[in-house]
Amino acid sequence: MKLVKVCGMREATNIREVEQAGADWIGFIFYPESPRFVHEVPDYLPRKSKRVGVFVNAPKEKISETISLFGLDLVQLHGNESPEFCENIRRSGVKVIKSFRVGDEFKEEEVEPYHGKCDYFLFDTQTSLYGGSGEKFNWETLLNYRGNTFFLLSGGITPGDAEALKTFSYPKCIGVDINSKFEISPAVKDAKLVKQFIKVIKNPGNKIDNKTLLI
Ligand SMILES: O=C(O)c1ccccc1N[C@@H]1O[C@H](COP(=O)(O)O)[C@@H](O)[C@H]1O
Repeated sequence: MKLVKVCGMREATNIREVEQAGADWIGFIFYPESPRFVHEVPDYLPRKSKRVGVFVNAPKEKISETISLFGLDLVQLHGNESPEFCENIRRSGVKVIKSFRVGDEFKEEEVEPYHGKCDYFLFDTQTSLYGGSGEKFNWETLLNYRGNTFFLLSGGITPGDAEALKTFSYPKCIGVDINSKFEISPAVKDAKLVKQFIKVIKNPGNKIDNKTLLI
C-alpha cells in the first residue's frame, strides 16, 4: 500500500504542511452539509500532491466549474451518482473515484456496473452520513471484492492503524484515505500525525512513534 490521500483540507498553511508531510493526494470537500465544506479557493493549493474534489450528488455544471476553479486532477463522487454520470465527468479530463458505503457484507452487484466507468473505487463505512463519519468497517468484508478496479480504503482510519495497514495486502488496494481521525478541528489536520502515518505506511520497516500518537 503506497498511496495516501488526506481529505477534508481547507486552510492554506495546513494544506502546505500536509503536502510537505508527503500526501500523494489532497482532498477538498464541496458538499455544503459537511463541516469541512470549502467556501472559497484557499491562498495555497497543492502543487506536488494531486488535487481531489469531493462531491455528493452535485450537478455536472457545478462539478465542471469547480474543476476549473481549483484545477482538480480527480473527482470523488460520494452520493448516488450513476455509472453514466461517472463516465460523463471522466470525459472532462479528470480521473473519477466512485465511493461505496460498505456494511456487514460486501455487495458486488452494487459496484459491478461501475467497472470501466470510473478510474478508482473508494470503500467507506455505511452510516447515515455520505462520508466523514469517522466510523470504521470490517476490512475483511473486502475479501469478497473480486473486481479489477483499483480501490482506496477509507472510513475512520486512525493514526494508530498504520501498523495494521502494513499487513493489509489486498491486491487491488492502492492506498488509504484519511480524514476526520487526524483532525485538530474540522478541516484542520495534525500535520505531525499525518507525517508519522505516511512514514510508516510507505516504509513498513518504520514503527509508529507512540509519543506522536499521544499528541
Ligand atoms: O468528510 C466529510 O465531511 C465528507 C462529507 C461528505 C462526503 C465525504 C466526506 N469525506 C470522505 O469520507 C471518507 C471517510 O472519512 P472519515 O475518515 O470517516 O472521516 C473519506 O473518504 C473522505 O474523503
